[in-house]
Amino acid sequence: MPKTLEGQITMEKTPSYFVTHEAPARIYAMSRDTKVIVVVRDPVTRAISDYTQTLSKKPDIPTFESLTFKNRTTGLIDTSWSAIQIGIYAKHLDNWLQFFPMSQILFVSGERLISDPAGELGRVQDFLGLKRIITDKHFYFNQTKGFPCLKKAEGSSKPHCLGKTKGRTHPNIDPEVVQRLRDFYRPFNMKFYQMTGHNFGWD
Ligand SMILES: Nc1ncnc2c1ncn2[C@@H]1O[C@H](COP(=O)(O)OS(=O)(=O)O)[C@@H](OP(=O)(O)O)[C@H]1O
Repeated sequence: MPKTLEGQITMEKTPSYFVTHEAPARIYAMSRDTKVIVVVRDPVTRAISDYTQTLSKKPDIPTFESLTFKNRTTGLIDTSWSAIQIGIYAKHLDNWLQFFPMSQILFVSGERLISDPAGELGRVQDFLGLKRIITDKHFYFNQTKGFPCLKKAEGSSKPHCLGKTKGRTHPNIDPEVVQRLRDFYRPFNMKFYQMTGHNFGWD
């Protein structure tokens, strides 16, 4: 990480940190004042989105339904499949709490980042101790894309919208499998809500 001068915030983004067992210890050893921001969304939708991304690169992989189960007849979920494993947020958070207090970790709702981007960004700015510079007036909703776009500062170029590869259409998944996954995640979600003091409304 580069050195941070007075009045600066150094930021680094890597999605896999939150789910990498060794990450919190290493980050703590680097700087125990580090603040952590994690975007989370409904773990079932997250798993399907994860699968969709892999499918776009490797079209020959097995179906989502077959990868979900260790044994479809007994309904035993394959928790070693990363698409499933990553959504067990309470377990990953437990690992981070061995090193960092909850006050240094902010969970941003992926759903609200779409429905109320300024509200979520407001929470981020507060968490970082910044003035609320980014507000509603910086966003407009792109109906075609289904995501908000960020308007740049006055006089600057085009607004920033998500790239072409974002917002892929998810395949239809057998509703029974989706239900089984909802049942699987429910207790972990409840624990996560308790730990964070925030109900993300995923049920
Ligand atoms: N800013 C913002 N707000 C809300 N949601 C967002 C945002 N950026 C990315 N996404 C959604 O996150 C999913 C994974 O995105 P990526 O394709 O960027 O994944 S990755 O970072 O390359 O692994 C993917 O979800 P799905 O579209 O549902 O598959 C993205 O659309």
